[in-house]
Amino acid sequence: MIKEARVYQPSLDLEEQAQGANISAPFTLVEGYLSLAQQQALWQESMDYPFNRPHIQIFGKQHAIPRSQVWFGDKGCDYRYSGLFIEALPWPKYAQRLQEKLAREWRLTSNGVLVNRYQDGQESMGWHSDDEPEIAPQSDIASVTLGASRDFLLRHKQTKQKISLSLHSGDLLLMHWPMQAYWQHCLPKRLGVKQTRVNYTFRQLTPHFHQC
Ligand SMILES: O=C(O)CCC(=O)C(=O)O
Ligand SMILES: [Fe+2]
Repeated sequence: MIKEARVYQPSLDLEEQAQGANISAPFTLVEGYLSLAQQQALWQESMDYPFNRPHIQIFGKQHAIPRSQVWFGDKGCDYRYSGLFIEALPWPKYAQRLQEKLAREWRLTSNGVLVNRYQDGQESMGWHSDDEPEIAPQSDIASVTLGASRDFLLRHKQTKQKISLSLHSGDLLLMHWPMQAYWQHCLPKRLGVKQTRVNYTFRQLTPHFHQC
């Protein structure tokens, strides 16, 4: 069944912001953005991605990240992430088609995509903001979900206000600038989830940031 796209766009209420209360996060959630056929083509393609599970340093100790990932992008769009240097692999066909669709329909400019694969609900991503210096100033980030439904949490850095979203296969979450400056997000463990989820986050990097 193809769900009709439903769009949630919380408005920014400046008076509420001034009072520091109940601040709306600048995001747009488009449920059912991808058709079933588009989801299936991407899912099939993702089976051949060269996912890996790098180790990162946390408080001086090496840990494998609790998910696997791969980074695709234009030439020169390499990414430094939690102390790792990730060179961009060339765009796969359907990931690139999705990049073009986002550019056409949402004017979302991106030159790279981080793909995260969560085997089941044991795998997760901790609280963070996508605020690495190579991310182009004032750019939006688009997140597309395939496979298992998972909760996605947002937390305001100062007020600690939390917003919980449930992301389903085919959904698009646009994280608008300046969300990364004021909010963190995470994908918590959900032990009841037995299915795999694959997530694409399309980003705009400053090209050759690490070469100059
Ligand atoms: O899997 C998700 O929905 C979150 C991914 C994410 O936050 C990231 O790649 O930075
Ligand atoms: Fe993120």
